[in-house]
Amino acid sequence: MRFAKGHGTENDFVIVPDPEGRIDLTPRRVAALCNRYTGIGADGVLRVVRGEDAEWFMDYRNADGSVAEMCGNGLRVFARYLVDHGLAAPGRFDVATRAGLRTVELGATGHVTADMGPAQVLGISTAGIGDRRVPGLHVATGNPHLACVVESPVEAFDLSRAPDVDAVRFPEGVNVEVIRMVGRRSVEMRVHERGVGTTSSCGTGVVASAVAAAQTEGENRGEWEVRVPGGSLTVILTAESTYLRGPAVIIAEGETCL
Ligand SMILES: N[C@@H](CCC[C@H](N)C(=O)O)C(=O)O
Repeated sequence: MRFAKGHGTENDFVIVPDPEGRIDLTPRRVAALCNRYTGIGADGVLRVVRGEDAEWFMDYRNADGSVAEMCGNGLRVFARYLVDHGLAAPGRFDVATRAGLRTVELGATGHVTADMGPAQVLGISTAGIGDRRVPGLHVATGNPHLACVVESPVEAFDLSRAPDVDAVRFPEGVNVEVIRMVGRRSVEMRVHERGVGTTSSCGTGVVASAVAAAQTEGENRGEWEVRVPGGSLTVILTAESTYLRGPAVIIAEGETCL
């Protein structure tokens, strides 16, 4: 099976080109591909399949084999793969995802911007992280997030295990972010991703973090910097939508017998 490997701020993906949707991508096979010791190693898989509402559908899977509705960094890497392989022209185009159509914009090289759609703020909850319990904002950016704005440096939080969350509010699980303001419209963030664990970045979580930080500051617009362990991303909040901008690269191509 042919594959490529790519990442966006170190949120890394195995890309499986499968235009006609012939590959049997079972949860077990996804987990085998993502295994960092016996597989290629990644936070998730992006299967490139022809779509109905757009030319291409991003079939995203988490590293444990579970299906998620949306992946912001995955979408940007997916778009970079399409352009690098002549499957889409540089500029603006739509990609179909389980969360609906998303528009991406990119050149032949450089950063990729994704229109992530409007974020929904759905209330407040709490997360038990290590021996701490912190309040957070339930934000949906295509998938569920609990974005917790904290006062201490984000490294102080033990995200090695899944945070304890309200299972009634989040019956399908949730991605949990800890966020700290580090400057005007600038935050640092760490994440525990549903179906993956701690990752170096999470695009949908980066957008949720900007939304939560903005709300904390009494704002809801503007350009926000979100620093993650894998780099830095820009989020633009407007009245109509949210935008995620940053690097996305393909770093390898090959064949696997997995
Ligand atoms: N890394 C992603 C989010 C992937 C999905 C998430 N783990 C979930 O289960 O919702 C991103 O960049 O948004």
